[in-house]
Amino acid sequence: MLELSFDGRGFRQPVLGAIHLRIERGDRVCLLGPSGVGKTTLLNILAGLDPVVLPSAFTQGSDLRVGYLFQEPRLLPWRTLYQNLVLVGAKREEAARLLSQVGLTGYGNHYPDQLSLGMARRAALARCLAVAPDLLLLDEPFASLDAERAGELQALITGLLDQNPAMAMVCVTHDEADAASLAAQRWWLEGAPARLRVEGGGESAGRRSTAAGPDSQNAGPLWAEARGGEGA
Ligand SMILES: Nc1ncnc2c1ncn2[C@@H]1O[C@H](COP(=O)(O)OP(=O)(O)OP(=O)(O)O)[C@@H](O)[C@H]1O
Repeated sequence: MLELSFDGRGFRQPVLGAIHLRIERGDRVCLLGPSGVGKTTLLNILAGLDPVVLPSAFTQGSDLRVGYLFQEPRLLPWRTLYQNLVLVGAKREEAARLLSQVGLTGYGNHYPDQLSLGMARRAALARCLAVAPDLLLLDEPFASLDAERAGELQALITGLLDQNPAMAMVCVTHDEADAASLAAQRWWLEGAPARLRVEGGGESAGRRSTAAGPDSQNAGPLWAEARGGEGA
């Protein structure tokens, strides 16, 4: 579904090293790594938002529909929730259905600053779903929520993933328990510049993705298995 290769990404210093990765339909991946290693940078690249990593880096999937739940909800504060959803293409009835799907029935005429952080994040999730994404990107969706709200959001996301089996997901988290409950696969970003290491998943999980730098010794077993399966 998506295949991406680039030689690296830095700002003042190199952040990401050379990365090659592939995502298939229905893949569920959690992206882990220390603070500042480059997780959000990689999500931005996957979303096609990075001005340095050009569309030509995508050998496959540059035209996918992407839903991106940013760390901050980034709803337009001068628009109601309905208007925020309509702005990305939802019809009014569809917007109401999406809000109800994320537990915000009756909040369509509210403005984002009338919501708690957890509610705003759910509204932003509804906006992601409004584009019927092929790929859902989640950047630390449970950060700054209390345990109860985080648990609710996790259950909501798990339900949405179950309802949309073809939708792929990459979720940044610092929490291994979240990773275990959401995704069959883990991608670890490590080092400076960071390299991607894959752990878990594979065909046995019914979903597959691969990731590695040019030196495949840095890669986990899945990469070796997937390459072997392709006759590489
Ligand atoms: N637009 C930018 N301009 C300058 N430096 C940036 C920019 N975006 C990211 N960086 C730097 O790149 C590095 C990686 O940042 P990134 O946000 O991708 O890390 P992260 O792994 O998502 O961190 P965290 O877990 O703390 O959110 C950091 O050192 C950050 O300061």
